[in-house]
Amino acid sequence: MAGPAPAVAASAAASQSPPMQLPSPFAELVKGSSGLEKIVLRGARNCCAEIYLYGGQVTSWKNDNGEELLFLSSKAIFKPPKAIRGGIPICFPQFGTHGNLEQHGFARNRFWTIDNNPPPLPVNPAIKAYVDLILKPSEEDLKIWPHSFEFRLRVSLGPSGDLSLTSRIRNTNTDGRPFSYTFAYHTYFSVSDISEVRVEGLETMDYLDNLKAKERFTEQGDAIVFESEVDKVYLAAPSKIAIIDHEKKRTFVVTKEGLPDAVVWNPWDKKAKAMQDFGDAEYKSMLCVEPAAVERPITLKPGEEWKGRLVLSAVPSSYCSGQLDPSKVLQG
Ligand SMILES: O=P(O)(O)OC[C@H]1O[C@@H](O)[C@H](O)[C@@H](O)[C@@H]1O
Repeated sequence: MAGPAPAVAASAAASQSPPMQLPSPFAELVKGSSGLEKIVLRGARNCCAEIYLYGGQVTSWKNDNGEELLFLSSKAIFKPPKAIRGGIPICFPQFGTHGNLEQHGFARNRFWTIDNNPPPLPVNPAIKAYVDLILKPSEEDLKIWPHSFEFRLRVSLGPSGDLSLTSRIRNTNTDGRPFSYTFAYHTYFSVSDISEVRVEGLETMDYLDNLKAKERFTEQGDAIVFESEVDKVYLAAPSKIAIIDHEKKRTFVVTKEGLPDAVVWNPWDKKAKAMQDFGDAEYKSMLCVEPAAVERPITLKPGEEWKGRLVLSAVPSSYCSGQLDPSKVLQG
């Protein structure tokens, strides 16, 4: 298999000033929408990913054929304080309205910085394209959430095009106080037609229904399909979830570590129309499946660190007598 092409040659054309030094030769810093800076990771063949420093947010992930796998709204606003609509916003230190902070916390609308000297992470030596970002609270942040922390995010593109995000959150309080938070990788997948999509792995799970005042229910029946608005937090969800796109004959496999829950969200038509940064019909071509820690907040004592990982892969769907064989995807 051909290795990734170093980004060095492309960088001169993409930006006028010399590229900032990044530890991986397959990562470069360029200007993105509204002049905001983004990192481009280049993997093998045409695989690539883009990460904005604003929000520490992945906004693009492309496969071997250069096809976009994540949804990014055509109406996304790349201007603080609005979070970018699409990609993988990071919800921290609060998921949704589970607390007193703004919806989904503040990490998604802060400027992160490149961390050129992160503490070591066990790495797969085959991964060449990666970037490390860091977020620390500002004086203003400490007024709304009075806890000192270091949030390190590594985004990497594996040799087969898998995208992985590893978050490490450390309590750096010097006053001896622990803190608690909820968290989600708010992943927006690009799908061909939401009515043709099934989610496998969450059947029979308990969930909190955000559309019914967070009341608890148990999922009935088969795989999850979509015919109206959905906003559910599946509790103690399995570590692998499959999103099967019949029309595209593509299956996304979501693998999560350290994140017990999984949120499934599609705003459907009415909510879509009510969102300023989302096209009226765009609900048809997206689905959020969000590895999360919602029901039980994570608590860290000073000096303690938590790690939560998300790995995304996109594989061709396999059919067996016209039916998908999810076991191949979830256990294979
Ligand atoms: O518009 P926002 O703040 O990005 O949130 C979008 C959605 O995010 C989902 O994760 C929540 O479960 C929904 O309740 C919410 O509407």
